[in-house]
Order: sequence, then structure tokens, then C-alpha cells
Amino acid sequence: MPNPAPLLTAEDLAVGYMNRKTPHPVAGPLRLALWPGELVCLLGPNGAGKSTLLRTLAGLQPPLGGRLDLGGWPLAAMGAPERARQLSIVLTDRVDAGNLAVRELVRLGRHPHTGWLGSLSAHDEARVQAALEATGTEIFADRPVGELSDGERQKVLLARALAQDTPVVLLDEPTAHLDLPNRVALMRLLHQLARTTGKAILLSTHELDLALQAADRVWLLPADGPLRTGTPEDLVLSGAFAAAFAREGLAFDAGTGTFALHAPTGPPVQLVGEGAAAFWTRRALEREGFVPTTGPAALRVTAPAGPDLGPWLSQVPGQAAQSHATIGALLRTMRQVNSNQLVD
Ligand SMILES: Nc1ncnc2c1ncn2[C@@H]1O[C@H](COP(=O)(O)OP(=O)(O)OP(=O)(O)O)[C@@H](O)[C@H]1O
Repeated sequence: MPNPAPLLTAEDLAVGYMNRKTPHPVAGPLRLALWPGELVCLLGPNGAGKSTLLRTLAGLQPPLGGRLDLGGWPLAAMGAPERARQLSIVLTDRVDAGNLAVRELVRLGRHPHTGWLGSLSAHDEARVQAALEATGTEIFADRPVGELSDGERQKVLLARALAQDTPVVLLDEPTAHLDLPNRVALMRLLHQLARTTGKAILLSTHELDLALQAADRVWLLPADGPLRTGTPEDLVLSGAFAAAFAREGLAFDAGTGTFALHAPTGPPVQLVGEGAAAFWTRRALEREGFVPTTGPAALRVTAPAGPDLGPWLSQVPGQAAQSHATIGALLRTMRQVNSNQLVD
């Protein structure tokens, strides 16, 4: 990496609020560093302080204590124009853009780079165009921002931040209003941007699955306890990820990388098979309350191998194996077995 110095650092940072001169700490002390070229996801339960931290890192609210440097300089001593050349932030707050057209709003992102007249050069216009294209907002560039859907507006705000073209980009829940394809596309775009431009991109999100896949590093902010940082994989394997969400009653399964939605209520089932069919058979059995295992159990289900869809085989004690054309058909039999066992 050409420049190994972090773009943003914090030492002993305490974030929170001053209400009637009384400090209300939310998180800290925090020791943080954002490096060029990395996508970092800030994760944590509701109320942990993610927005408060992002707003503090952006200089929108003062820290309660500690030191915060941007580009090697104390953030507090920086003027707003210099800060806007170093750091952009996209918040979830509604923007009141009135009748401003999308392209006009994105052009505002260039203001930290223009002279006092604020006129945009050809280079500035090219940056605006590139930001519109990268975010897929060019198709409605001439529409008033006030007429956009929440998801469209979210993408326009990202475009404005990209046009601002700062080394550090902070985003507070940028996927909040997007549908699944757009959420995936956004994470892919941000990851690509970090890699190709060397920007440090930090975003808060509740999209845990996506974050685990896309983030180079995770900042894990639990409701209480210290902030943990590391690659998603290290945080999962160390148990830190599961612990951060355990208080919400969520059980994270490090074996599958998912949160368990269903509590087991039924008997163990030996699941035989590999690949996609076995994976989805496991999911279906878990939804029914069964506990799929690879070891021997009184009930056995065999998932089809290879590209063939079906048949599934089920075998219950004392009976011949039954064949089922679909998982739905298998489940109907398994439900019957389960209720018979409960009656017994
Ligand atoms: N102006 C304020 N004065 C005092 N406390 C505040 C203020 N704004 C937020 N808080 C509190 O700070 C804590 C952290 O809030 P914050 O919005 O940063 O959490 P978050 O992790 O972003 O939550 P979420 O995931 O729900 O968006 C919460 O307990 C919240 O009630």
C-alpha cells in the first residue's frame, strides 16, 4: 500500500451528549484507526451509539473527551472547508432539497473544491457525472429530489458524497431504504470504491449478513463493553460477534454464519447428503423444529445428490424408507412423525 498512514485516528475517544452541562456518555474510551483502501462496517445493536460515533468522527458533534485526528491533524482545529475536503458523511436524516434537481444536489458535493464563486470546472462536472453513473442515479438526474422514493434519495445522497471525492467517507445506515438487489449492489460498489480509489469507507448497518461478506474490517460496538475490531471472520470465530448480539436474544451460529430464527423443539434427525439440496433441507428441518445432525439418530432424511431435484428419502423407526418428490412433501411426513412422537 503506497500510504500506510491511517486517514483517521481516535485515542481515548468518548462519545455522547451534554445535556444541561451534564455529560451523557454513550460509548468509549475508543481507540480507532481507519486505513486507506478499506471498507469498514460499524455494527452493533440498537442504541449502542453507532450514529453518535459517526457524527462525532465527522465533527458534527464534539467528543466528550479524547483525541480525534483526520489526515494527521486534530479534527477540532480544522476549519469546515478543509474538513469537507477530507471527509464526507451521508446521514439518514431527511434532506429538505425542495425543488432542487438530483444533478444540482450532487453538484453541491463539489463545493469544497471550487473557488469562492462556486462555479464548476469541466473536471468538477466530470466528477459529478461519474458519481451519478456509479450510483445508478443518472437516469433520474433531472428530477426534483423531493419527488424521489426513499431508496432513490438515499442513492442520490451517496452520489453527492462521491462527488465530494474525499479520502474518508462515512455513511450512516446507507442500505436502510434499499431493496435487496440495491443493498447488495451498494455494498459491492463501496467495496470496489475502497479498493480502486484508496478511500477509507466506514458505514453503519444492521445488515449483518451483508456486512460479514463485504467488510474488510468490522467495528463491533456492543450495548455495553468495549468496541472490538477485526476482520469479520476473526470476530465470528472468537465469539465476539455472537456476544455483541446475545443480549438481544439472538443466537449466532458460527458454523453457518447466520442468526438462528427457530428454537429447536423436535427430535434430532440424521441428515445425509451434501450440496445445495442438503443445505436447503437442513434449513427446512430447522424451521420445523428438528435438530439436523450428521451423526446417527432415530430419524433419518437423505437429500438428493447432484443436480437432480429429488427424491428425498425419510426413514422413521420400524418403517420402510419413504420417497418424497419435494421438500414440501418431506415436511408433511416429518410433521406427522413429530406430532405422533409428541402424542406418544
Ligand atoms: N440528543 C441526544 N441527547 C441524549 N442522548 C441521545 C441523544 N441522541 C441520541 N441519544 C442516545 O444515545 C444513545 C445512542 O444512540 P445512537 O442513535 O447513536 O445509537 P445507534 O447505535 O445508532 O442506534 P440505532 O441502531 O437504533 O440507529 C441512545 O441511547 C440514544 O437514546
